Amino acid sequence: MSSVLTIRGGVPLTGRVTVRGAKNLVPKAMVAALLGSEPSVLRNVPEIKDVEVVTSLLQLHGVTVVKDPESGDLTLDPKDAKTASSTAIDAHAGDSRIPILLCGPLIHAIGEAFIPDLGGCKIGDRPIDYHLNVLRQFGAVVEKRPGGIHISAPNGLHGAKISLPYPSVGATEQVLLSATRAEGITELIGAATEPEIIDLIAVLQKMGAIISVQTDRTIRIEGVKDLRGYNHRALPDRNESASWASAALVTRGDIFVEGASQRDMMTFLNTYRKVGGGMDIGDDGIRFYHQGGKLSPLVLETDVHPGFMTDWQQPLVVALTQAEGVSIVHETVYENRFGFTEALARMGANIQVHRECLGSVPCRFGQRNFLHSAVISGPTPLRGTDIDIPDLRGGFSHLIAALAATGTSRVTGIDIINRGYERFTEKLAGLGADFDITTTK
Ligand SMILES: CC(=O)N[C@H]1[C@@H](OP(=O)(O)OP(=O)(O)OC[C@H]2O[C@@H](n3ccc(=O)[nH]c3=O)[C@H](O)[C@@H]2O)O[C@H](CO)[C@@H](O)[C@@H]1O
Ligand SMILES: C=C(OP(=O)(O)O)C(=O)O
Repeated sequence: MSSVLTIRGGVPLTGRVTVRGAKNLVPKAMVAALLGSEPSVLRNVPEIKDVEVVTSLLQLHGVTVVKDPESGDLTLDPKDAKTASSTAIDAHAGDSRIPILLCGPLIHAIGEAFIPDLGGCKIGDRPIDYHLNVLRQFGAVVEKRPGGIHISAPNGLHGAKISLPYPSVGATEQVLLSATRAEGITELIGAATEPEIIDLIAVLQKMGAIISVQTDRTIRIEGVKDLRGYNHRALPDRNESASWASAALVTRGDIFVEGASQRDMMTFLNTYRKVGGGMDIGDDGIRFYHQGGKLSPLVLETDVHPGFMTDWQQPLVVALTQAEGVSIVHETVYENRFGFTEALARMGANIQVHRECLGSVPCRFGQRNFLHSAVISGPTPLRGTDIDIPDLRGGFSHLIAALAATGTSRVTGIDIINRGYERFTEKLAGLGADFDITTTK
């Protein structure tokens, strides 16, 4: 089945949306439940595709996953964990990036892991070399098999001194999920410290893990033999919150994002204010709105936390097409995250992408053939067009551009958006967007 959105643009998005648990934490907390000797309860779980994929993978491995029909809370019981058939696991090849994080927990639970080829957004090569190196340093044996990789640890996992070449979110989580029940002490140097990682550490601490985070990107984990279950409310999705904030600016609207958390979004909020966006920060959420005047251009570089998150970049670029003057955006996390600007250019935006590093943050992509800097001149009116969605955030960016544009846009590939935005068409309808959906077999 595939769905097509026909969007009639030009309506400011106005109203309220609720944001629940973070896509970049919830599936990982679900994986952590495998490390416990008793059931865990995860609250504030959104209905998104990555949660479905991980539910299915855990169930294939014998974990009972029960969803409360009213609250949506998940109870995950790992007591009957078992090896799954590789054909069944294969069916999830290309669905998500989470399966690689099952390695450590599956080795602890059942002694081995078969991991299907990963999916996730195509915004660069996205290798898994750091993950495999980390696992080898813990004593795991990694073998390439058709459709995926097999991991075992004939002598168990042992703590190690590990240094990451780049503060990778996934590789840091790989270390955390492998080290908590490994024998001995692990020291991780060059760790990522995104809020979702700190929330995963909170989950593991509830389970009985001993983990300390130093201010110099060093994380120390003292391995323990057994872990309990946890009861945890997932932190809210700061990336979805930032997306709705950009939607308010792009469509000249006014959106209260219930659940948006100031503490996890400080860098985004500073940038939003510099562009000229309005915000009222409350205890239960943040109101984001267009203040009616001109938007200001920006010079911006994406970076690891506490820098400007790469997942915020694409929706904000759409807002910068409406700013008065020239903005420069240097993407330093992924080498190929500007492909979505091609559709914006067809809609009338003035965006040039460059191979050079147009910024001051040292970047791994500089002397190579990657179009990873963008120069955006505005304001340019946007007009509706046909768009095929390329990835999650690029897709959301296309939606908000189409919602702001004059005329009609026909948008295909919208199922990708369900990976990270819960019930997004219901939310858009609630904000007054003018669109139809047709679904074909
Ligand atoms: C499910 C999830 O949480 N996804 C997030 C996670 O992705 P993910 O965990 O995949 O991103 P990483 O932080 O690992 O990737 C950062 C950079 O490191 C490189 N790298 C990573 C691993 C590796 O083994 N080798 C390697 O070279 C990547 O290609 C990329 O250039 O963090 C990203 C950076 O905040 C976010 O954009 C994603 O939304
Ligand atoms: C890049 C993203 O996700 P993933 O790592 O799941 O592909 C994202 O959420 O923008």
